[in-house]
Amino acid sequence: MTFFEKVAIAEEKNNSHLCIGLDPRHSQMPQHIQQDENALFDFCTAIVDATKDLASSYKPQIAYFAAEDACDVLKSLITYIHETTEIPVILDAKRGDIESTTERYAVEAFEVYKADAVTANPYLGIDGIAPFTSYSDKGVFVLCKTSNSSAPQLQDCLLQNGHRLYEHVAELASTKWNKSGNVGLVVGATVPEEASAVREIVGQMPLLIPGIGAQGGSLSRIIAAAAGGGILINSARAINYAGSEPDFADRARGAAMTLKNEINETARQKNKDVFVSYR
Ligand SMILES: O=c1ccn([C@@H]2O[C@H](COP(=O)(O)O)[C@@H](O)[C@H]2O)c(=O)[nH]1
Repeated sequence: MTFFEKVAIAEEKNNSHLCIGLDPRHSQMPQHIQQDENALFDFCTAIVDATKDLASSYKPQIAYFAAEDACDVLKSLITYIHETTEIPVILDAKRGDIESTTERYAVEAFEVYKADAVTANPYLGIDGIAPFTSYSDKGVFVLCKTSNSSAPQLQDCLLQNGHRLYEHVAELASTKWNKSGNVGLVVGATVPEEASAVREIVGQMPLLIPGIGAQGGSLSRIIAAAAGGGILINSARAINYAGSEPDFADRARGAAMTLKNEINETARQKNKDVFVSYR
């Protein structure tokens, strides 16, 4: 089964377009978990256990594990998600390099960590993308228009062909780079106008959308802009740290449930398709 088929099944089963970010930081965890020998693993798996009927995907960001010298925990966490849920895992690694090195990154993401999808940096061109997309059952989300405030420094640059750089990335990623139909794009919830332009270019291609919650993106505006194709709305901190007491997983569940329902209600009001269409 392909990554997008897995997302479509999870979307339908859980009636959800919510991608739950798993970005554990030891110092931010509830006190009682911080003392735990397996703090990162126990924190993340408690959130997974509490939300596995609410998510259409999980997205661990590799930096949060690497920075705590816990790449083995990331591996165990992805194994745990595969063993206890049918929800696909997007490894947010934002990799990309010359082709021979990207091939190693692809092995890292798909064979070492066993992720179902990865985020990739388009800056090196097809050399930084093709080694990922050659795994045709895996998904590749190419960074297109990111949610951070300095993103325009490069992504909005006007090219000789009259397009912005992020529009050019959207064009390439939806055509030449998408031979196996396994490419999606990362577009920030903080930039609804640009998301609308991207949707125009890429048709129904799935968009991974971070920037809701802690980064302040408007759900209503981004759904209006990005609807008309698959959307995976990501939130990490607002769910991970919804509570700081022993009931933190229940609080995370509450935050995830609220966001999931808000996404569905907003999409219903806009009356537009937001399903990943690779069924
Ligand atoms: O444009 C981008 C691309 C990736 N991210 C990542 O998504 C999450 C967002 O976390 P929140 O806590 O919900 O703000 C995080 O892992 C980022 O590295 C992004 O924010 N924007």
